[in-house]
Amino acid sequence: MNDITFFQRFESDIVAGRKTITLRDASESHFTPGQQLRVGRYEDDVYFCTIEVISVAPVALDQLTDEHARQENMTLPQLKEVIGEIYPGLIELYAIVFKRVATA
Ligand SMILES: CC(=O)Nc1ccn([C@@H]2O[C@H](CO)[C@@H](O)[C@H]2O)c(=O)n1
Repeated sequence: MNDITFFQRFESDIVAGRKTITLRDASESHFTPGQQLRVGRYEDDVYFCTIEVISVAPVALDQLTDEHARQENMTLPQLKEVIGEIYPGLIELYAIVFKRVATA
């Protein structure tokens, strides 16, 4: 059983440590620092690594910076486009910063 899922297209960036943040809606804002999460792929729920939560903080869409984008391994325009596709119309996001602690 996994605790959080990511779209499969992000798996390689997460495993390589190039993606160290995720922006989620309120339904996934309950994670706490120090918690270790089993990570699966959204499409098939196959486990691919374990991450440790470093921090969880609210951030509005218009407060996103180049630093958030860098932590996503994207540019800021790319990141805003991705968020608009996943969460159409959502303004209030939660930034979950994490580090990978184990690989499948
Ligand atoms: C079911 C569900 O919501 N799954 C999600 C949601 C978000 N994300 C990623 O977080 C960042 C900002 O949203 C981007 O890198 C997104 O691709 C993801 O991989 N999978």
